[in-house]
Amino acid sequence: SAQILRNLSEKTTLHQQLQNCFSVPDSPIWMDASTTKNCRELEEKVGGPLKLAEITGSRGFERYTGNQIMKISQTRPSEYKDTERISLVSSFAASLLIGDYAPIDLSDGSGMNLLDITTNKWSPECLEACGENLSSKLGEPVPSKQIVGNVSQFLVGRYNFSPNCKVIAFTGDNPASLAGVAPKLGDAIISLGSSDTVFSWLPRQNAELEGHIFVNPIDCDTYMSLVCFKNGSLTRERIKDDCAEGSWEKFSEYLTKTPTGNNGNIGIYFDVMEIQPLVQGIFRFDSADQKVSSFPPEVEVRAVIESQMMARKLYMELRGMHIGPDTRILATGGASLNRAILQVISDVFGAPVFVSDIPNSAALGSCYRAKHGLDGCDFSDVVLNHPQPECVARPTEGASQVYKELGKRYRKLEQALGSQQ
Ligand SMILES: Nc1ncnc2c1ncn2[C@@H]1O[C@H](COP(=O)(O)OP(=O)(O)O)[C@@H](O)[C@H]1O
Ligand SMILES: O=C(CO)[C@@H](O)[C@H](O)COP(=O)(O)O
Repeated sequence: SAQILRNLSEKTTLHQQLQNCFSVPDSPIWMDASTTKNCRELEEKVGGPLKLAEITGSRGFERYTGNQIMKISQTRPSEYKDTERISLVSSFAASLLIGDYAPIDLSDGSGMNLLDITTNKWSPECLEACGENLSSKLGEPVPSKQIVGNVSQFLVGRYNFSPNCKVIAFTGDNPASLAGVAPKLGDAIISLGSSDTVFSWLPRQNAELEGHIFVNPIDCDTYMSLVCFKNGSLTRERIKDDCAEGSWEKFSEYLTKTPTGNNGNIGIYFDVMEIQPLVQGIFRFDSADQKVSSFPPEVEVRAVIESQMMARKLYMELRGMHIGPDTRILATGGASLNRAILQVISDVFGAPVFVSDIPNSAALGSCYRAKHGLDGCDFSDVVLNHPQPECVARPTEGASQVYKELGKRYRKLEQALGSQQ
């Protein structure tokens, strides 16, 4: 496959030339949750979940590449053996641009349960636990700002790229978003895309069982903390369709006209298996924590936003991120266009919410990173002209107290669901 990639003909498409190169045609994606057994095996082999978190920044997580690789090496040994190279989506996309195998960057590479985030090298124990000769299949990881090559002859010939065009290591959506919001230390970023992800810049690593620590894409001597939730916009969208006639305007109107705290009603909506907790299902409780089968539409709308945002805050705090009235919450992603949702975030977090003119922070961050890698200057110089985000919501008086109480109840209900499954 390396030879095919290096000798692409400009006369025909990538699809035609690469279609027989994949040892596993349908790779699992990040929503896969089928590797619990592999996660426990990896944790056990390195000395327990906290030890794995100390080495790689995370205890074993189902979607992480190391556990996915272990599953394939055990269940499809001949395909595993036949595999010349294992790429992340990010490094694969960069490989297509340079016409060669591009290395995995340290930041996206932190989401694999394989990288030692202190030495910035693959962890030998993790590699050994996940598959034979894994190191040679992965290649050496590189800092996220590294130039990985020039664009391929294929792109020059077929699409008129300049042969001098350089390619910087590709990274994941979340590290790119971190770069795109030009964060200050202490900012909490909440990305409201198909999934919801919360992250922040961390000066040092601390091992926890909740969430993840990644090598920082802007500065590989520091870190970023991250917690990802599968049930984000797609769940909100489903409730908008079921309860608000498919209209975000109606959804926002319901949100605005219902009281802070939803009269004590709590709904938990895990349409798909959540990451933390590992639970699937829809659960509704009245103010006395009694299960109920349905809510009126406007209560359902507020319930989904309140419970999602209480969970985002809870896990940020469990991950060691500090949130106080002085914290800037930087909201990005598709749902950050919705001011009614942002008001609930501000009320639940007890902190002001800011948005930028450019909601697509991952794309902007990739541009900033390209400049960072190419110019070799400090990241702070790259973002000198970054537009200041606008404050769009401040906590409503009295909301903090309401969510302090509701948050405690949410935590208990969620823990009970986790222990039942
Ligand atoms: N006005 C709105 N209110 C709430 N959510 C919205 C609104 N407009 C778009 N969205 C949500 O934004 C999501 C897309 O966000 P985006 O950041 O582009 O996602 P991704 O990058 O994960 O594909 C859609 O799933 C949609 O539900
Ligand atoms: O962090 C993760 C998964 O680890 C997610 O952010 C995914 O990388 C993709 O998210 P969507 O764009 O589908 O919301």
